[in-house]
Amino acid sequence: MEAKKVAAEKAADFIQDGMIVGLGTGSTAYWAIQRIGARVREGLKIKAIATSQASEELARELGIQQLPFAEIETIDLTIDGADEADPAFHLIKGGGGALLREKIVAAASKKLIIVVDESKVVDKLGRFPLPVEVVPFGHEMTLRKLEQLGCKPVLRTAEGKTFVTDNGNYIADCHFGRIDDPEQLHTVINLIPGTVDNGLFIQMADHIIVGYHDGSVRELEKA
Ligand SMILES: O=C(CO)[C@H](O)[C@H](O)COP(=O)(O)O
Repeated sequence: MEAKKVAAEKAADFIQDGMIVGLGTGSTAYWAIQRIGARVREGLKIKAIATSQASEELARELGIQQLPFAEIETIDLTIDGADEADPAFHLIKGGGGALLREKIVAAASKKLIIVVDESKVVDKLGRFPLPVEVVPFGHEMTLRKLEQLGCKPVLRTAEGKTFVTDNGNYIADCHFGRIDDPEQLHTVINLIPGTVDNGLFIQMADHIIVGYHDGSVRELEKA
């Protein structure tokens, strides 16, 4: 049984009738959305908001009713993946390029459940390059400023072209190697003009569900 799938399916069991649910992005969130779709077909009544065009399309195909963000005041529960999670529940997200919408949806959620496989649980963040969303105008300068923070920024490409986010921006993948103070780094990156946001999610997760390759799951609670 796939580790990502068991974690995601476990998280989908937390959803109850009447909830407004945030749908994450990526290959783990995919399994959560599939399971939510199956529960909707069994009669679960929810409304959803997606964190990317890809997840929005998947939810539509599965018959999950979605709301425009303008009609939402609070999201009851969001289920999303992550690229790394540390013991303080700080995360790196944005491997799929959806970090900005994911952060907006997470910030509007009463509860954020993160679903990962065992490889994503780390003692220190930073082995996974930190995605930073930057506006196209002057992005070369923005990347140089990011480099001055001690990382190697690489402009993300896909199929030989510069990757463009759902918001029309670029992604700089910043290789830090090890992040000693995620909170401080989060602040200094976002102070650089041209930066829209970065993939550090500082203590936003309420619950982390880890899937293992033997099919077991472990639920981590915030200290
Ligand atoms: O932040 C994300 C997308 O922007 C994803 O949640 C993150 O990259 C994990 O992806 P996956 O579940 O495919 O490993």
